[in-house]
Amino acid sequence: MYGVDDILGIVGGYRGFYSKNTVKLTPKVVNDIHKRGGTTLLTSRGGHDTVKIVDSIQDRGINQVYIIGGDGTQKGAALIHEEVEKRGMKVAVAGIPKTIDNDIAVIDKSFGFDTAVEEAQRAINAAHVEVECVENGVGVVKLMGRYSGFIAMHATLASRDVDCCLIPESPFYLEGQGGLFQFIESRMKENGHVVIVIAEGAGQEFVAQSIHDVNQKDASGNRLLLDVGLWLSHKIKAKREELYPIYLPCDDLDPTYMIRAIPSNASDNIYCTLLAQSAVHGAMAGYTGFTVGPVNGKHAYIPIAVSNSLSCAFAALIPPYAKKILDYDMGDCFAAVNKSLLR
Ligand SMILES: Nc1ncnc2c1ncn2[C@@H]1O[C@H](COP(=O)(O)OP(=O)(O)O)[C@@H](O)[C@H]1O
Ligand SMILES: O=P(O)(O)OC[C@H]1O[C@](O)(COP(=O)(O)O)[C@@H](O)[C@@H]1O
Repeated sequence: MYGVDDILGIVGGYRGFYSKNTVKLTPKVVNDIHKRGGTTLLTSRGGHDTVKIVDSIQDRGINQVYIIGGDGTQKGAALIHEEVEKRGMKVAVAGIPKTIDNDIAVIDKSFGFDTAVEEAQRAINAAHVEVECVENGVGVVKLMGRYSGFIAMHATLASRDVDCCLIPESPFYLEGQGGLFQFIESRMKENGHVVIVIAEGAGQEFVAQSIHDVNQKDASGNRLLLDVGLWLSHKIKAKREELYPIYLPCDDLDPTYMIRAIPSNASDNIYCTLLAQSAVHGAMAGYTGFTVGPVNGKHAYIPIAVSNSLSCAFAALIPPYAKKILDYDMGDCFAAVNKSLLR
């Protein structure tokens, strides 16, 4: 449509700008990548060096950069945009929100989230079948979500087989009045089995007390998590041996990489196409420094800085399954993006 023949793929995330060769992306090369899981361009953690990245953009004569990823990636994109502006380069920088965690605050939903929730439901279903087949069965399913419980909460709401969902946004405790053990006991009396979903970032402070330092970080600066699913299963097993005279199995299911590895589903495929086309139309129209995505159901160009400035948490109470940021005023957004016009 725009007559562009020269499209480069940067291999291996941000560090690929300065440490790897690029690959030429043609219609033939990308023809069926939406049918495969993973990423053909490879991904990495860490490696964001703004100066080296922008040097590489300059040296290669790139004039539009499309940056695909989650909240960390969008923060990196904002820095690239700033550096590009500082150097007075005619380069459009566009962010495309892709993360199964759905933790980019301003947009309604990120690409990959629907697929993850759908697959997570399958894991919950498996746990439910298991616990129904034994006496007093407790199933623990650990799902992704380092700082946010969107996948856990949406999979729980969709499956309707879950008795308790634990997310990082909402602290919990085990013992005493209102504790998890008391809840398990009451559900057990009622139902004869219990399914618990726990987001990987929940209860980290408890696991840290029994294992090691909770403050270790990965190369991207994300908190390194301890295995809360395993910890919770052990705790429940120990408690149940105390409560019941016979040993009862407690299953611990961790479907993390099953979920991450599957190809995107139909709704994510359509959504991805829309995001990609919006980003290209935006850059071709002369905008820069924006992230694309739906806000309150309307597709929008959002200044990258705005998309990064809001913290994102699952609002557990009002309304029950919405993000915190639903009343964002898009008028301000458009004004800020317009100021970034290249020509
Ligand atoms: N605050 C930041 N500033 C610049 N780059 C960042 C920042 N946070 C993360 N990044 C970079 O973004 C990339 C992806 O971040 P990561 O947190 O691993 O994944 P995600 O984009 O899914 O959140 C990494 O290369 C990381 O170094
Ligand atoms: O095993 P790794 O590489 O540390 O990745 C785990 C993290 O990746 C995630 O699955 C997020 O992935 P994306 O942001 O790439 O969609 C988190 O839920 C999880 O904390």
